[in-house]
Amino acid sequence: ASSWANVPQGPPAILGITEAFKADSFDQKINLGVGAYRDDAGKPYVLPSVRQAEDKVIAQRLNKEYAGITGLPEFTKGAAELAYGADSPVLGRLAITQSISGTGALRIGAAFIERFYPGGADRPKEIYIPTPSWANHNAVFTDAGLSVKKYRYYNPSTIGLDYEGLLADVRAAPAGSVFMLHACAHNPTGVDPTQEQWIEIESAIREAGHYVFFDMAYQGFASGDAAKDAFAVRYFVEKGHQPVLAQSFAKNMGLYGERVGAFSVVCADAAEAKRVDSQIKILVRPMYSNPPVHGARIAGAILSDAALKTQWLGEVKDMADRIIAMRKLLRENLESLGSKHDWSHITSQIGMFAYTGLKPEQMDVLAKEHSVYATRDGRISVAGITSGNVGRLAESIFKVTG
Ligand SMILES: Cc1[nH+]cc(COP(=O)(O)O)c(CN[C@@H](CCC(=O)O)C(=O)O)c1O
Repeated sequence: ASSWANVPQGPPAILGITEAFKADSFDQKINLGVGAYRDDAGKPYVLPSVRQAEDKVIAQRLNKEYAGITGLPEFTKGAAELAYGADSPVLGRLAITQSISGTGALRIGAAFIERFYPGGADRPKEIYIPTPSWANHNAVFTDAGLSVKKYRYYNPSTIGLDYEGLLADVRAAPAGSVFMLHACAHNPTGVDPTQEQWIEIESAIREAGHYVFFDMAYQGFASGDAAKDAFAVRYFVEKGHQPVLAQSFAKNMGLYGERVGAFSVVCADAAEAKRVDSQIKILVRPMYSNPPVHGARIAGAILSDAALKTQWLGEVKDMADRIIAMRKLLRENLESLGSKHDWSHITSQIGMFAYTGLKPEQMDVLAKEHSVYATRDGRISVAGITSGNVGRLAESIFKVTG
């Protein structure tokens, strides 16, 4: 018999929505599934600054030699400055490596915590993640040998933040627990703490002596302002935390398939950063040895050139602004259709996703009867909304919800 005779059929991943969408022949079908930006024509968008940087890179006719284990220094320097601030004092005590996009950064972080997080041999290697969180977080951490705990985050009745529940769970967790925080544009809810709430969350985490793992997959893409979107990361660092950070350039640079990301550890001093860097190399070497260079060369060319970086940040703001405009349009269409529901969460939420509050069964009806495709948790990728399809989308949601 085959060695793999006992391999069971697994459930489809999040990208299963795309398959169902592709199979639908209706010419006005709408895909609100995968978290990838689309322009107002519903097409994937390659940022002009990325095209220009790519042309510059290609014109250099560079060789194809291996990068170092921790990737291209020009890129990681730029990624660190973007996240922590170009004049941040932590840049001198930071260990940073390029990663296979955000997922790879999360995986390196999980492996690093599994191997080195203090607390002795008997301490359970665990991490607290929000409820709900990105669909892949659970598997990334469990596959790295961490057990995943949950903290309250979303309140279905207000379709907003369960602020009291979050604080209660932070305070209840054993001292020194690892907490995963979405830095901005929470996936899947689009519900972010206000700056005032972040300030309170920080003091609760500091008082409990917890450790923070930031996942920042949408910097600049949430509010349109990269510094604003990094508020939580920079505030926690300012208050003395030494977090680890996973960065993705999939969305804010549109480098999805180039797999550009970074993983960094804020250390106590340069000597500690050197030791941590050596251990990150020991972790990465047997994982994939060294990262792909093309995407990082593009990102590095943008981040190291003042003019290109400014142009890029303007393009990120344009993407964020289009998403914000579509949120407004969807809400206005629903209201003008006479919907009795409160749709204010559609415009108060931020980033790629809106958590509509629709039930899984209603999401199934949207797909089957209205050719509107999105995940069953009621999450829609706002980037899939265009001025051309927002009317039909609102009608479909109105027919399903009344
Ligand atoms: C919070 C978060 N963290 C990390 C990632 C990893 O992205 P990457 O840099 O490509 O490895 C994503 C992508 N999540 C969207 C993209 C599709 C996917 O799930 O993958 C999504 O939820 O649609 C996130 O939403």
